Order: sequence, then C-alpha cells, then structure tokens
Amino acid sequence: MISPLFVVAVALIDADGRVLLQQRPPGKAMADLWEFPGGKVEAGETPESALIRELEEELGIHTHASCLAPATFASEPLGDRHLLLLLYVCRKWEGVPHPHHATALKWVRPAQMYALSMPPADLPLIGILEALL
Ligand SMILES: Nc1nc2c([nH]c(=O)n2[C@@H]2O[C@H](COP(=O)(O)OP(=O)(O)OP(=O)(O)O)[C@@H](O)[C@H]2O)c(=O)[nH]1
Repeated sequence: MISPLFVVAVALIDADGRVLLQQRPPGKAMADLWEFPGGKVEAGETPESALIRELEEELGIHTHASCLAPATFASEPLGDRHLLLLLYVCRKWEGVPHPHHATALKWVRPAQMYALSMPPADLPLIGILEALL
C-alpha cells in the first residue's frame, strides 16, 4: 500500500495581496524550487500545530490556529509515497519573515508564480490562489 505523506503549507498574504514563497536550499530534494512555507505533519501534531511550528522554525514568525484558513489541497505521487499537501491562507502573523532554512524569500502575486520553478504538486494551486486572492 502507498503510504500518504501529509504536508501542510501556507500562502502568507501581505497587505498588497502578494504571497510569500521560499526557495529550497541546495543539497535537498527539489533544490532551488520555490515553495510555500511549511513541512511534514509529525506524529502527535494537528495540521495547524504543525504549520505554526514550521513557521516559527523556517521564518521566525508566529501565528495562531484561528488565523489559518484552509484553502485547498494537492495530491501528487512523491517517490514511493503519495503527497497530500494541505494549503492554508494566512493574513495575520507576528514578526518579520526571515529565511532561516531557505536560500531566499520572495513576495509574488499568484500570476507571477507561473514564471517560477515550483514543485509539480504546487502547479495546480496557482490558479486556485489567483481565483481566491
Ligand atoms: N513546504 C512545502 N513542501 C512542499 C511543497 N510542495 C511540495 O511538493 N512539497 C514537498 O513536501 C515535502 C515537505 O516536507 P519538508 O519540507 O519537511 O521536507 P524536506 O525534504 O524539505 O525536509 P526533511 O525531509 O529534511 O525534513 C517535501 O518533500 C517537499 O518537496 C510546498 O509548496 N511547500
């Protein structure tokens, strides 16, 4: 049986309607691709608590579960697993994002994402964000 890999990610949206993307570092799978901040849901975590932890670790910002609105999801084969990526949107957080793990951060409008290299699972999410924002 193929085991699902649960990943949570978020479109952080600024006052101008731009979304934060981060660039995966060299040496990792999918190096240099632009992705939404987030990561794997660990045992004992809810999707929201996993995302709050990832945002603190990756960007040094803090948010609350009540500020995380479920937006859509992606379903994509990933090696011998099957990725289920839950995408949230968030407009309220404390702190200024810094790339603690990523090579770089970039604020972009959804339409600009088509010109960036992103993981295959993320491509269907772009049109959904365009419609949402
Ligand atoms: N955070 C994030 N992960 C994504 C996105 N799209 C996508 O396919 N993924 C995949 O979902 C998984 C996220 O888990 P992760 O970030 O904790 O994994 P990782 O390989 O970077 O780190 P690790 O395995 O060393 O902990 C990775 O396999 C990543 O390639 C996305 O937009 N954001």
